[in-house]
Amino acid sequence: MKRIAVLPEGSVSHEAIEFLFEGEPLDLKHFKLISDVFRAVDSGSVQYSVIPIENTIEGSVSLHMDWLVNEVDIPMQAEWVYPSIQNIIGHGSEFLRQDGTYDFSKITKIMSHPVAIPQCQNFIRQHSPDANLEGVNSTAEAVEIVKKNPGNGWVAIGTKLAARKHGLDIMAERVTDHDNNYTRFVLIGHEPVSIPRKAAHVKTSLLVTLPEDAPGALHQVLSAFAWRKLNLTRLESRPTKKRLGSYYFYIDVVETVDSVLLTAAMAEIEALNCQVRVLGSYPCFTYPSRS
Ligand SMILES: O=C(O)C(=O)Cc1ccccc1
Repeated sequence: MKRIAVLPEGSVSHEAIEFLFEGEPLDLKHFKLISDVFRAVDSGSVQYSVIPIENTIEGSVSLHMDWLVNEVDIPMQAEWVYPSIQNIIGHGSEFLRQDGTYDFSKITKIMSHPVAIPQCQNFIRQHSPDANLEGVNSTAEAVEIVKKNPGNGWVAIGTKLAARKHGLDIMAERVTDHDNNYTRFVLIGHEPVSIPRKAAHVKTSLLVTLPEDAPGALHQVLSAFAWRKLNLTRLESRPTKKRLGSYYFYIDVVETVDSVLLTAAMAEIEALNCQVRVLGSYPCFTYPSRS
């Protein structure tokens, strides 16, 4: 049975890993902090860890991408996309009107994961513009804190799974600004993983560092992919944190790392005095589109 580290029960990450393995029995080890989820693989206590890395509305989860580069050296072994369906969860009785509807203006605090809150700006602005917003370690933790603190007007943004687990009311469903709100997850670990699904394609994630003060270097790097017709699905700069204005480039290529074309492209880029680090080469799984 696969032993996998993931954020707490009822988190979006928890739902996402269950979806990926389609109900295959898993030995899930839940952690409150994403840093512990990252570290669990290297401690040997699990084979894999579930990491959210990008969201439709918010873009890259920069903190997690930076962790993958700076704090651990654990390859990506799979990527998949899962819908982030967020709900307003709380002690409904605190907000009930006579007619049985909820008075969301009575909400004093909205808690959730820092990536989840910005996904629900329209609801917050329209219904609870004066509520305090508080980021916590996961959507599931937010639901647990609200459960333990009745009578304050607090609500959480989280999953129905978390609401059921903690016996709270789902006061408003699907409150994300856009209905097609998805999160990209990666499974990190030191060994390839077998997944009971048909992969949509393969991908190789690279971290490219340009030589200092080399005008046109980025253009040359991109040319190494372009003229080989290698399809790039991501090009993102992130600070190296060494000095202001110093960046890494995350590049995702729809190709296996050992292919002739990608091997040649990486050799060409290294010949330009760039550093190329492979963050992983792995199968990618999509979420079945609602027909
Ligand atoms: O906090 C959670 O439930 C997570 O799994 C992190 C997260 C938060 C928001 C969208 C996707 C993943």
